[in-house]
Amino acid sequence: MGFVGGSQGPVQIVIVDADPVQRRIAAGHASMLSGAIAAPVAFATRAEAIGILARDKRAVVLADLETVGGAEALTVFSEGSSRVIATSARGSLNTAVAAMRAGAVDYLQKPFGAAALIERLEAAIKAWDTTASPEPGTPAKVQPAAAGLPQRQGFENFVGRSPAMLTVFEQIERIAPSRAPVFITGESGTGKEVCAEALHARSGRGAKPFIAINCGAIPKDLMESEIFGHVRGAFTGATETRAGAAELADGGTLFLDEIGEMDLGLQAKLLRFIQSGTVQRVGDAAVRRVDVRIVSATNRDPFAEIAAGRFREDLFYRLHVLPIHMPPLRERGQDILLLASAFLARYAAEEGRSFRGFAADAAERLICHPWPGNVRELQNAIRRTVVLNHGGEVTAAMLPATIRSAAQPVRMAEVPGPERQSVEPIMPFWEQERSIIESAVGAFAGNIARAAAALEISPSTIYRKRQAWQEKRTA
Ligand SMILES: Nc1ncnc2c1ncn2[C@@H]1O[C@H](COP(=O)(O)OP(=O)(O)OP(=O)(O)O)[C@@H](O)[C@H]1O
Repeated sequence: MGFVGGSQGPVQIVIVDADPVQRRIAAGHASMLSGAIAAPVAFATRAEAIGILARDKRAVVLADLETVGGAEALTVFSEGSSRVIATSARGSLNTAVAAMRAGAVDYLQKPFGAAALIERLEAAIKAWDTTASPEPGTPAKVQPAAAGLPQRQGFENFVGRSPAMLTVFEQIERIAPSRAPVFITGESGTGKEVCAEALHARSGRGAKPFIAINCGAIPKDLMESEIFGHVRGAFTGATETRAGAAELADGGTLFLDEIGEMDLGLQAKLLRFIQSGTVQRVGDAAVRRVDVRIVSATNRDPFAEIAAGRFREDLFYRLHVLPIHMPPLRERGQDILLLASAFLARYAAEEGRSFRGFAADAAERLICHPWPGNVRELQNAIRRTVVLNHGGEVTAAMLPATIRSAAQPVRMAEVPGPERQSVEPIMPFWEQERSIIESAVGAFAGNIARAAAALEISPSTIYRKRQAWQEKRTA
């Protein structure tokens, strides 16, 4: 192995576990470590993990004994300079002793919570740094990360370091300085507005205004005046002259959220504004030149909207110059626990509670939930958990029912035969459907009509399904 004892380069956390849920949980916990730590990597077999160790200088290997084939198999990791922490769900004192004899620096009984894992990983890293001989003048502790993206916990107001989000951060950095329009797609709650704000902050226009307009929330007949302004007396209720969002954003960024909801007539006016760079207040003959960078977003499929005649194709191609897609939360792996911890810290501080992270059962539920409402749903779930509980370690029982009650996923280790390769945690269809619907109802504070509209189903479908689930429970 390549470790040479210096404090150069980030420490690599390597997880070896055949169970995909355990891999994601451990990677999620490990990604909360601060300091010069590379994004954790996880493998289902010992052979794959050995491959990366040969290339890495400093690594802490979290090895599941059932996966690697027992304590004796640890020597392959520990004979080099990596540090090994053994884990087991079936372990006893004897197992722990055997693991230490085989060179492990520590032993952790499963299931383990975030706090326990982080504590053991930190101890392994710290012991390493104090035994390494630092360069003169280099403090013997974990150094802040080099400026590269992979070591960051997030970017602007984003929390996240999954590969999917690192790609988004790189895109934002690259396109932010341009004046060309940006078109952000992604499901509801994935952070499209956070993305627009990050583009603004990195654009060189950061000192000028960022003006956001939600095209879905403003009544159709007020929308034109919201964007372009009006003069006094232009329509009933226009008691004074007002500049619109486009003028207010002069020199900065105009963010048009839910652009797919904009009325077709207004879409034509928006197109004229983009082509001419001038605005005309409602009821005014004068035209004013403005310099704005337009960022639009939608959670609908823009091509389907064009095909259905609800989105002008010419406008779309004007707006869709620099596309960014926000990945759904379920595709961000370890970011789920990173975000959950950030929200836990934020809301615990706000509510004056002391929470100590997530217990293993809670982490597993968070990792397995499909998060149809994405980051917003996670944020709401953690806020509810903090408000309704007193503190300590968050257990699965403290989580909202929709997240807590989903069926236990199928574990890869429990699936026999060749299917093992391709099986990821799977919940029964009705449970997934229930989770999606109940999350939507929760996101709209119990308003079934609004949840149904967002899901594009009828309210009676929700009532009918709820009735069926109720009968299933009482059967
Ligand atoms: N990566 C992230 N890190 C921290 N907070 C986030 C992240 N992504 C989203 N959020 C938070 O989640 C909430 C929803 O984000 P946002 O409003 O940007 O989503 P959206 O995609 O614009 O949603 P919608 O389509 O419903 O308008 C906000 O409170 C935002 O601050």
